[in-house]
Amino acid sequence: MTCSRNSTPWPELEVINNFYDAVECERIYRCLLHEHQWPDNRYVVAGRQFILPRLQTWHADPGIRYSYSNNLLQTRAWTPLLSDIRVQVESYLNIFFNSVLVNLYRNGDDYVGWHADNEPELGEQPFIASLTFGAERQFAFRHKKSSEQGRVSLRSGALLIMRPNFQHHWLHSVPIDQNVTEGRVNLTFRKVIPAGSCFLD
Ligand SMILES: O=C(O)CCC(=O)C(=O)O
Ligand SMILES: [Fe+2]
Repeated sequence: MTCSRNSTPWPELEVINNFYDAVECERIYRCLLHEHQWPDNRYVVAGRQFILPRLQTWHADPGIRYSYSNNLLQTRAWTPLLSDIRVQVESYLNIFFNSVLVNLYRNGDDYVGWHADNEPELGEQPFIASLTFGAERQFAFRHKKSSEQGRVSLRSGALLIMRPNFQHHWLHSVPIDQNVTEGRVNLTFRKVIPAGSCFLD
């Protein structure tokens, strides 16, 4: 991997462009797009139907459970590709993850709304590593208290690091972008504290 670490003006965020080169990105993107088992994006909670504006899967080590926006995600096993990527991200960062949320934005109409990844299962210091494959999209963020806001462009192969304070102070989103016609797959590696443990690390 020949990538360089680029800081952003925001100390809680770091973008590492070319964590994967163009050839690797194409291989990984194609594989995720065509070989990954994408579920339906309609789901029912308490008798009401919701439509997720993207497709999503969740993969974790045995025994790891996670609710995202109050929905308990169905846990899948790691695929060989996701495991390989996990090892590469872990060895680069020297940080260990036990789960990954995989999002497919089929085109620029798919999005994720404003949120912070601060669920209690992530502990008090949630460190998230996020990889982009496919179309470039904007990653927007806004401060929870002040009016400050920012954006970074996430290109295919970029690794975005969200340090723990990012979730404490900012909300983030990937907005609709009608100029984008291609798909994008995003992987967010997370460390979920197993149920029954305390949040000390
Ligand atoms: O697609 C992205 O870059 C961000 C996804 C995200 O925020 C999430 O899955 O929590
Ligand atoms: Fe997020």
